[in-house]
Amino acid sequence: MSLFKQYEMPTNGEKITIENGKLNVPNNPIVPFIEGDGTGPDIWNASVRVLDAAVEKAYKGEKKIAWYEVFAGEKAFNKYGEWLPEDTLTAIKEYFVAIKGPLTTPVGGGIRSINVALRQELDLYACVRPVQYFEGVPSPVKQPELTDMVIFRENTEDIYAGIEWAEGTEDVRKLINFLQNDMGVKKIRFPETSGIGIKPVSKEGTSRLVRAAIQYAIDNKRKNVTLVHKGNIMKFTEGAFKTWGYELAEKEFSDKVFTWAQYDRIKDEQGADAANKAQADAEAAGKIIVKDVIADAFLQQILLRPAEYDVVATLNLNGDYVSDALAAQVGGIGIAPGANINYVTGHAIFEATHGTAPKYAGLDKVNPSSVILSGEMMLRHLGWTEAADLIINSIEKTIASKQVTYDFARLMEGATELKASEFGDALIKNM
Ligand SMILES: NC(=O)C1=CN([C@@H]2O[C@H](COP(=O)(O)OP(=O)(O)OC[C@H]3O[C@@H](n4cnc5c(N)ncnc54)[C@H](OP(=O)(O)O)[C@@H]3O)[C@@H](O)[C@H]2O)C=CC1
Ligand SMILES: O=C(O)CCC(=O)C(=O)O
Ligand SMILES: [Mg+2]
Repeated sequence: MSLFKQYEMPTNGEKITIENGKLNVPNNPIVPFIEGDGTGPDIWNASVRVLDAAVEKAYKGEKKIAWYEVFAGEKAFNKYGEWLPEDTLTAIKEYFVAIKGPLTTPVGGGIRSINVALRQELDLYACVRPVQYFEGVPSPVKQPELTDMVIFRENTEDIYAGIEWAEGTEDVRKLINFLQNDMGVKKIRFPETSGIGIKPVSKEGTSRLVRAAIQYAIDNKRKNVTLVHKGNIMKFTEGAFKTWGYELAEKEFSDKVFTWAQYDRIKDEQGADAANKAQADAEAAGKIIVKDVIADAFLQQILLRPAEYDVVATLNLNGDYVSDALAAQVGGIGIAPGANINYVTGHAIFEATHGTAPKYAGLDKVNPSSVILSGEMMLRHLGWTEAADLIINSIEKTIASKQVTYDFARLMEGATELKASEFGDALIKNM
């Protein structure tokens, strides 16, 4: 019997399964993909060839991904009259690991983000966005190689939960009346003409995100985890994120971390010298330093002292801003990959940091590296590290030979500008 209401079942491949929290990956796993809107099809066409070529080269035909197209966004709407068909969610739940191109979200009205909906519906609570520099990529900073961070952005809460009411509606009037009359709120500056958005941030949501960030730091021998928040202003959401983050770190990783909350307690009780010594001892013992910084200061710190930051754990909106800002330091969102992961259920969707770049749609022009590197993360997640390594090596080699897409070519001397598909060809040739 079919799993799906509208889609045909995949005709090739086997299911990935999960056992004791570990993925069981067959040699021909079914992997659902969403092509994406705007530049999505151009990017996907280049990317899928590169991913297949890396797997073929690494495993000589022994392993091969059985791609299975599922639909979301404009293509889904045109085909099924729905922006996010239930079958797409069913497929990703069933097959565990998926990859997607960017999807359009209108500003100020219309449908809510399908990208955000996918993360919420599948509870993919960690948006993991590594920021690394490839030699030769044009960058606006003097030492781009000092930027080497992995962002863990909370993906299911915060102002992104989509709890908001438009100005002038009956609902917003009801809410404002409730806030003013029942809750004693006196600070809505223009109550007659306000829209209202609500920002839920929970202890559970914070804990699982910070847990994932610290575990990643341990597994990948990183030196520190920074909690980025605006807790001085939003005390019970962003401030609580910081408090709960430190609590989690000390409770669950007591022998592996040293936190700035511990530092402050030692300083209060025994003075600054003792606190500095405790931190130095912890560093010498290879413990991960868990620290925090207020979000606006963080945005200047990443330009001035990027080497001091390693793994970053932050809330949804901060993570969105920080990931594009950090991407710029290493060449832009054209080369910034990502993954949306639930570390408990094993579900994951890999996707670029950038959007649909609509002005370039259909021109075969934009940089496919973000989706290719998201695919590289996916291969590593599947345990296919040899194929993933081939992609990294080939990107390094291709950029070093100055064969790049328009975004890099316009900033490099002596570069050959390639189309998206040609850049894919060059990566395959250089593998
Ligand atoms: N996860 C997702 O699917 C996301 C979807 N979106 C959606 O995408 C749509 C467009 O958003 P917008 O704000 O314009 O942001 P985009 O990321 O789509 O594009 C902004 C600019 O970034 C550069 N850029 C983006 N992608 C690439 C690429 N692959 N290669 C090279 N340069 C690139 C281009 O800069 P330049 O013009 O200077 O060359 C482009 O004009 C919106 O509907 C938005 O909601 C946005 C972000 C994420
Ligand atoms: O969903 C969208 O349209 C934008 C999402 C976004 O900017 C992001 O995930 O980085
Ligand atoms: Mg974004």
